[in-house]
Amino acid sequence: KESWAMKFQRQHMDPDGYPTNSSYCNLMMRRRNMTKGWCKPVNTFVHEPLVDVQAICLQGNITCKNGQSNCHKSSSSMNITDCRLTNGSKYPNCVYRTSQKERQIIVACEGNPYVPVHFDASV
Ligand SMILES: Nc1ncnc2c1ncn2[C@@H]1O[C@H](C(=O)NS(=O)(=O)C[C@H]2[C@@H](O)[C@H](n3ccc(=O)[nH]c3=O)O[C@@H]2CO)[C@@H](O)[C@H]1O
Repeated sequence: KESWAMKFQRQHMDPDGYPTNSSYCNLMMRRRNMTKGWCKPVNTFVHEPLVDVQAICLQGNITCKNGQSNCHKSSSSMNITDCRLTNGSKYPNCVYRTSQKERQIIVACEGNPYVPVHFDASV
């Protein structure tokens, strides 16, 4: 069974990757298994070293979108790519818009070791 930590890495980590063209999201959403059964509407990939994203859990606690208080915001902005499903998409044909951004990210952390398990938002 895939752990939450491994699921976070599968869904959100691409340290060596970079959106060289507009098909980055179309490729990566399939490659990372987020277009099976449904087209995941929104997904962010982080182009930073895993250790830097894991270090976010050491930042101060903030409130998550779901009201839990185990979220943490990165101290600096990070290289991310937002993938957003286009309106014309019809499963199983998942078509995404690729947007490359520099944002602070907010993740939820859990467990021992206390690591990212959920991507909450970018700001
Ligand atoms: N505090 C917590 N602590 C621990 N766990 C927590 C906590 N909260 C949720 N989980 C769990 O995480 C799991 C999960 O998949 N949550 S999810 O909201 O659907 C993820 C969002 C995110 O993947 C994506 N998104 C969204 C915005 C953006 O900029 N970039 C971007 O990528 O869209 C998704 C939907 O918004 C679920 O099992 C839930 O129980």
